[in-house]
Amino acid sequence: MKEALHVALLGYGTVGKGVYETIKQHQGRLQKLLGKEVKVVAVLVKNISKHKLSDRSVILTDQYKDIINIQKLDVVIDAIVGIEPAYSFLQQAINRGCHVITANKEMFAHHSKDLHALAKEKGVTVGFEATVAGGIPIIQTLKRLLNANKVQKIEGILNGTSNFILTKMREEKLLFTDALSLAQDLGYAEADPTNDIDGHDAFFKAVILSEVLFGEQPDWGKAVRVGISTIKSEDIAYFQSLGLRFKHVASLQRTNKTVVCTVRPVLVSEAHPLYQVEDVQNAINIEADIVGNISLQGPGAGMFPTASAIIEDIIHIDDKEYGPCFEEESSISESAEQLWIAYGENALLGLPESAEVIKKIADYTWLVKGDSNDNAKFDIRYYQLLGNADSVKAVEKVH
Ligand SMILES: NC(=O)C1=CN([C@@H]2O[C@H](COP(=O)(O)OP(=O)(O)OC[C@H]3O[C@@H](n4cnc5c(N)ncnc54)[C@H](OP(=O)(O)O)[C@@H]3O)[C@@H](O)[C@H]2O)C=CC1
Ligand SMILES: N[C@@H](CC=O)C(=O)O
Repeated sequence: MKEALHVALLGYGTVGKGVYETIKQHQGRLQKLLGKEVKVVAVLVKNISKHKLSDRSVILTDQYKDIINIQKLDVVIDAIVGIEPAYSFLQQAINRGCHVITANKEMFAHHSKDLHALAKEKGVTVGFEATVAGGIPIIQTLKRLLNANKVQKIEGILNGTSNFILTKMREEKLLFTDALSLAQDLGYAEADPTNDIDGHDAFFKAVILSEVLFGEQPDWGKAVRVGISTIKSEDIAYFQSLGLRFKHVASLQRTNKTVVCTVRPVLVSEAHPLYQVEDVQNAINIEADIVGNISLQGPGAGMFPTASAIIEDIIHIDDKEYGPCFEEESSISESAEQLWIAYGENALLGLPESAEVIKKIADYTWLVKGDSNDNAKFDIRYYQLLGNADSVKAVEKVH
């Protein structure tokens, strides 16, 4: 058998532990696939007194120099938190000729271009399947399966914590704070959960998808990013009575000028595929020109789904890199008019001039047609509607 693949793990929290355990438990399968043993040789943590490894031959350290100076090292896996020191650690790893794999979307959304360029120069690869949608193999699918297609639009639930909280608030009537605590206990939430509930995490994932699909990022300053923290329990119950569910949806569309990115809560009717996507599940709908529509759904966060994505990257570590699927100029026009639900006593004040009120649904709720790019005038009381407007129930009495 060939010499083992020597792996160092940065971080031993939810994701790091999941990767460590999965490599141990599925060693036989990995050996068959790679033709060699996958050996974790070292683990980096912040607070060493909190941790103990079952295998005493594995180096446990809080000093990166102990990792980067290991003589035989093939792969460095980043499962730590934040932009720095993760970015510098991976730069050093690539510079010494290691492949790198990351789950750290915040760091990768900021530095993917630099890391890819450096890796190309040094002849190593960068795996980042775990940065988007947890266990769903979305990056592999886009990079390897959709090369012949031009992806026109992508829309999905990309934050497991937000979807989990919205589901628990609706189904079990949990308070926002209790649902968030549960998501933290289950290892779904980020170390700083404001990244989840204010939409940053889903935005970082959308940025990474945009790079893969279009070879460029959306303009961070122009993107719409709204989280779920302002959604009230009463609003969730009210819209449920109209047959609608809140979902936190990220959408990316390449127009002939730019990449339009929105990340925000929307209302979804039963006819739409995202309506049934519940708990920690993520889902992504891809509109491509040859194949048509494809939907992928799966667990969007948690120990083993994320470990699965990282293990997939280990298996493909020697594969050649693929370029963006969509390098040439697009002929797709600006996004079309969309349907919105305007809600609240003064909901109709401040509607864009072009907006057309189609139907009164209830005392303080209207169905409105308009252009989502006129976002300045929309505040959080206007929700985009996904799915069939005819299925929205009209209720007699509101509040
Ligand atoms: N949880 C999930 O479902 C998913 C998480 N991710 C991403 O994976 C990464 C890890 O997430 P998760 O495992 O949940 O986070 P945790 O908070 O559970 O674990 C983070 C680990 O990183 C270590 N760490 C943090 N900062 C440093 C540092 N500066 N130097 C050395 N070690 C450090 C911590 O050490 P110590 O234990 O000593 O504090 C801890 O072991 C994040 O970037 C996250 O965004 C991606 C997909 C899903
Ligand atoms: N906090 C993230 C973890 C996975 O990326 C989420 O909830 O989606």
